[in-house]
Amino acid sequence: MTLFSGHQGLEHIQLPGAELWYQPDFYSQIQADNHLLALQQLAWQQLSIRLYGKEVLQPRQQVWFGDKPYTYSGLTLTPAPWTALLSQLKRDVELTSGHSFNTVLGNLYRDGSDYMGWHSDDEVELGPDPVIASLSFGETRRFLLRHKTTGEKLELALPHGALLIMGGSTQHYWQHQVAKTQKPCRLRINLTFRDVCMT
Ligand SMILES: O=C(O)CCC(=O)C(=O)O
Ligand SMILES: [Fe+2]
Repeated sequence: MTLFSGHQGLEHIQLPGAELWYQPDFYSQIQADNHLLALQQLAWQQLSIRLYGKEVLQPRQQVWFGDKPYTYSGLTLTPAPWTALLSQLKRDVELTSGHSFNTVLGNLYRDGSDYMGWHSDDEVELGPDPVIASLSFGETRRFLLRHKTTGEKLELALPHGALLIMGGSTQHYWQHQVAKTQKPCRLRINLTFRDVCMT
C-alpha cells in the first residue's frame, strides 16, 4: 500500500495483515509540551463499563469529541464539540494521513497503574478496514501489538509527540494494548482520531 509513502518522516511498518505508519517525532519537543499542557485542561472523566453484569471503573480517564455518539466497550460516549486545539491536531493528522476523521477519543493514563487491555478497534461503526491516527504526549508507554492467531508481537515506543497510524486490516488480525508498569511513570495522554460512520 502506498497511501502515505509520499510523506517524509513517516516510517512504514509492514506486518502480516497489518499496515502501520510511525513517526516518533511528529511534533517537536516544544510543540508537544504545549499540546500536553493544553490537553490536560480537557474535562477528563473516569467512566465505568458493565463487565459480567457489574459496573467497573475503567483504569484510565477519557474524553470524547466529535460529531456523533459512539459506542465503545458497551459504553455510549456523547461527544463534546471540537476545541480549537483538537481541530488543529485533527488537521495535522489528516494532512499527513490523507484521511479525514470525525471523532477523537482521548485517554489519560495518570501513572503506571492506568492501562488499556488487549483489544481491536473493530466496532462496526468504524467500517471494515478503519484508519486510526494516534497521537501520544507525555510519558512513553509500551504499546504492544499481538497477532490474533499466530501470537506474533510487536512493541512500539510511543514517545512525547509521536504519531502512529493503523490502517489496512490491522484491526481484523491484530489486537493492541498499553500495559501496566511498576516503573515510576508520569502522566500520558493519547488521542485516537477515528472516522465513525454517520448513518
Ligand atoms: O493509548 C494508546 O496508545 C492506545 C489507545 C487505544 O488503543 C484506543 O483508544 O483504542
Ligand atoms: Fe485501540
